[in-house]
Amino acid sequence: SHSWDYSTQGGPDKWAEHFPIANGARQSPINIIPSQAQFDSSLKPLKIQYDPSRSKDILNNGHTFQVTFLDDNDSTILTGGPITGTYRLKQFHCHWGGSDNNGSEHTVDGVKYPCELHLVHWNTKYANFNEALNKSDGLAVIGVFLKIGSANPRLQKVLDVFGAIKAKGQQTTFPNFDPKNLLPASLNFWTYEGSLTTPPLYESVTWIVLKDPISVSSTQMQQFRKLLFTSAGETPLCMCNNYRPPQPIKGRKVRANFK
Ligand SMILES: COc1ccc(CNS(=O)(=O)c2ccc(S(N)(=O)=O)s2)cc1
Ligand SMILES: [Zn+2]
Repeated sequence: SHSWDYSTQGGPDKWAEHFPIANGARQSPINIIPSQAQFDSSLKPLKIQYDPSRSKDILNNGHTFQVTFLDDNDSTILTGGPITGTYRLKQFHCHWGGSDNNGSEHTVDGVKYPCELHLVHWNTKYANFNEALNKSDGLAVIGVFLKIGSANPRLQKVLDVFGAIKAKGQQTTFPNFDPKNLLPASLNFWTYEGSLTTPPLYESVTWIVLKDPISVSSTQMQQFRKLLFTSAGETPLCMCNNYRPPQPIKGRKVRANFK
């Protein structure tokens, strides 16, 4: 598969060359305009049931860090909200900037957060994650904004192992982590139909973007930026600005489960 990155030569503005769906009708991320979101009273509350014993390992895949979960049973699932059926958590990862002024993929009234967390779930109507990957109702991703404030002790558990996954391709075990601890108190959300925000950019994602951020300190953000895009032995490139900018809404409706 074609190599892509976030640089000027191979970054978001060039992805359409190898992934023409980059100019598709339901691309992500988007700029969310709260005043234009439609309150939908038929949206059910999000039901998030995570079993921390299903967390497996943490990997530097050259684009971000990713914490992967065992997904061979229904112990770590998402139901309710805008989705029908049961979606299993596969992995979570983040996108962040080179400074505290940018980094999130979704924006709210044009406001960028320094970081955005994505919890990736797949629809169990399909046999497995890879089957679900390119289906229009295949994935549901919960997006959580991180806002500069007090240090986040739950997030620190993830940052503490970054030393073992500094370079692309490095991974280490990461057991007994409960990603529920990375969610804000309120599960108020905006939702819309979109895509993966990285190649292959499949238009297979029901996005569920939480309105309330969680906190992260500036010092913690500096730890994200110590990760490398590059493999061990290569000229080191700081892993930062690994976010795609907002894409055209193309007539899509954004719904809210709150007024
Ligand atoms: C085997 O072939 C493949 C092909 C592609 C993937 C991508 N990985 S993925 O689906 O988890 C995601 C990519 C981008 C995500 S975002 N930023 O929208 O939450 S999620 C995995 C396996
Ligand atoms: Zn993502």
